[in-house]
Amino acid sequence: MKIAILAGDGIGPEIIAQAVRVLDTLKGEGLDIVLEYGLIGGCAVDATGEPYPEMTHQLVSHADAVLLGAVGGPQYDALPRPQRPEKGLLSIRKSLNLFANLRPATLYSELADASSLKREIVTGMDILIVRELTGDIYFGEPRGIEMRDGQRVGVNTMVYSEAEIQRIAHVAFQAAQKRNRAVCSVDKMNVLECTQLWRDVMEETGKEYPDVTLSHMLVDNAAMQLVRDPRQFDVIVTGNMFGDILSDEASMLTGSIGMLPSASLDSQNKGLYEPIHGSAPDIAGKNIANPLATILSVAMMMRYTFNQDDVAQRIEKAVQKVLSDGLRTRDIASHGMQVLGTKEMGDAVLTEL
Ligand SMILES: NC(=O)c1ccc[n+]([C@@H]2O[C@H](COP(=O)([O-])OP(=O)(O)OC[C@H]3O[C@@H](n4cnc5c(N)ncnc54)[C@H](O)[C@@H]3O)[C@@H](O)[C@H]2O)c1
Ligand SMILES: CC(C)[C@H](C(=O)O)[C@@H](O)C(=O)O
Ligand SMILES: [Mg+2]
Repeated sequence: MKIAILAGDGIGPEIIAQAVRVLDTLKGEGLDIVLEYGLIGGCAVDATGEPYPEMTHQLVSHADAVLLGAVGGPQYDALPRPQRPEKGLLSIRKSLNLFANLRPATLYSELADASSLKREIVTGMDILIVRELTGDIYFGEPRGIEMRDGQRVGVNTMVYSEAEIQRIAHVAFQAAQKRNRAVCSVDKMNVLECTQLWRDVMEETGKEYPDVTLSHMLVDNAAMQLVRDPRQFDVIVTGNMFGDILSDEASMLTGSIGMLPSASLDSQNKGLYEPIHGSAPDIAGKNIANPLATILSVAMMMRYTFNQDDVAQRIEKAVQKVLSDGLRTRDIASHGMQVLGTKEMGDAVLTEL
């Protein structure tokens, strides 16, 4: 298992350090794990002038899987767009063809009181958000800020080809077959032609999966339904931008954005694994950040890229045990609970593992 580690910026190095301890433990038990380190994002800009240097591209191209922390920070916000840390993230996703982003928003029952919704509304919530990751308005052309009629005009373009929609549809339907057999496709077909095509292709592809129920929802309603009754959803499939927004929203229903892992997969399940949150500059370097989303991303890596479901389950069970022992980082602590730092949470998970 050749794994490229890209810690990135802000809290990236802190949360990655705890996930690497998990990998080291598995290695110590005999798993054939080789870790190789590289730069991405702002730290890569500082070292090389580019957010996704060729060296990093070579490293990840020869790795079986990538574990990434987070990129970005206010010190980079004024950089020209090609040098921004976020561009590094978009480049790695695009260059490895990681079109399928799986973001499981599952509530650990121990965290029902940390959820931003009432316990009785979230108990049992288990949603898989399947976000298309290499298309949409994120990558569509034309784009830019240009002069038109003497004023600046900002332009981005929402584009999806039917092939792009089909391949993410298959991922969603096949995931649903292993879960509760329901896919809700989220779009904005009442306004956007691009998402009319999205809906049409979802319907067509859905015919190949008669055992899965397909429904459709407009994205504004979906944002509302997520906080009204999240348990109505099994698999949500949606485009790049809607998926970005809805997954941050869904994360708070599980207690914190620090709880949501993700897998970004190509058609061979080569994958990049990362928490869904960002570099959290407001808490960086303070040993406050929740490392569980990153540790749970290692579990997803074991499941999807390395077919080690038993190892994945052990990591998830270790996290569950830590939570049921009442151990919490600040973001998921309810009133009166003892609060652990990032490293101490890592210690607790390792002990259980
Ligand atoms: N995948 C990524 O690398 C990624 C994702 C999102 C944002 N970003 C970048 O990160 C920077 C900051 O963005 P933002 O502030 O909008 O989003 P963010 O996700 O970094 O932080 C949002 C809020 O959530 C908190 N938070 C995030 N992760 C946490 C964790 N593990 N434990 C506890 N609290 C946590 C932060 O403290 C902050 O209050 C920006 O430069 C943005 O572009 C990167
Ligand atoms: C940092 C940014 C480019 C990224 C995205 O929008 O995809 C992030 O928000 C995420 O959710 O991974
Ligand atoms: Mg996001």
